[in-house]
Amino acid sequence: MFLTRGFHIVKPPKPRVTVIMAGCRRVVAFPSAAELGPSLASLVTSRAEKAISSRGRFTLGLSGGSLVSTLSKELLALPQLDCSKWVFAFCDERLVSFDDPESTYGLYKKNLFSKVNVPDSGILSIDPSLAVAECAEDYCRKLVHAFPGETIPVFDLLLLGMGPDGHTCSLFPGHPLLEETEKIVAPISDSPKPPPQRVTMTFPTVNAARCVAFVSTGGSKAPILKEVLEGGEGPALPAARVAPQNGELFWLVDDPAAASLTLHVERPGSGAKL
Ligand SMILES: O=C(O)[C@H](O)[C@@H](O)[C@H](O)[C@H](O)COP(=O)(O)O
Repeated sequence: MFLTRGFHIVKPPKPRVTVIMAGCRRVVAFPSAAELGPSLASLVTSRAEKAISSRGRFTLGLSGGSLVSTLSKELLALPQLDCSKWVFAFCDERLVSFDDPESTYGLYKKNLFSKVNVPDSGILSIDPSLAVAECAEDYCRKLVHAFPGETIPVFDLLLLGMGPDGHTCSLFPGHPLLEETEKIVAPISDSPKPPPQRVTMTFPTVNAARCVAFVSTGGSKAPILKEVLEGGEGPALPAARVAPQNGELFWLVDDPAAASLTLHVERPGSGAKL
C-alpha cells in the first residue's frame, strides 16, 4: 500500500528503471502554431467536460513559456467558457514574486484568471514569499489537500512545454531530479535556465496524469523534437521520459517543429477535435 507522508510518497523499494513510452503516443502536427490553437482549446474543453461529468471537477496543470498566451487566447475565444469547476495548478513555477514579469502565475493571472470565472480556491499556486524548500513543501501540501485520498495527484490534464535542451517542467537534462521517485513536487535551486530557484512537479506526478499534452512549435524545436521522439545517442531527455502509465500522451506541434520527424505524424487539419 502507498502512503503519503508530508510531501513524500512512502512506498516499497523497487529497482530504479526508467520506462520510456513506446506506443500510445499521438504526435499531431498543424500547419502553423495559429492553426494548432483551436485544437488545443478543444482538447482542454473535451477533457474538462469528461472530467466534470465523471468527477465533478476538472484538474489542469499549466506550464509557462509560449503556452501562456496560446492557451489564454484560445480559451478566451471560445463562445462559452465556464471555469467554475476547474482547478488550475502549475506543473512548475519560478520562485519570484507574482508581480515579477518572470512569474508564470503572474502571467496567467493577467492573461486568463482575471478574465474567467474561476474561484480563488480553484487556483493552486506556490507561495513565493517562502524559501525554495519550504515553498515546495507548501505547494505539495496544497496538492495533497486538493487530491484527498490520492497517493499521487492524478490530474485530468497537464499541459507541458519543452525547452531547446529537452527540459520540461523544471526537469533539466542530467539533473538529479530526473531520478526523483519519492516527492510529488520538488524544489530546484540550481536551474540552468534562470531564474535558478523553482518548484516543479516530478515524474511520478507527471506520469500519473490522465492526459498529458506537450505544445511545441517553431523550427528551432525541430532537432530536439526529433531527438526526444525518435531517440538519440545519450540518456533519455526529460521530455522523452514523460510517459503516463494509464493516460494519454499528445505532442501538439506545428509543421516547422515536425520537419525532421520520420515517425508517423497525424495531420488532421486546422481546428481538428482531439
Ligand atoms: O519556466 C520556464 O523556463 C518555461 O516555462 C519553460 O520551461 C518553457 O515551458 C519551455 O522553455 C518551452 O517554452 P516555449 O513553448 O515558449 O518554447
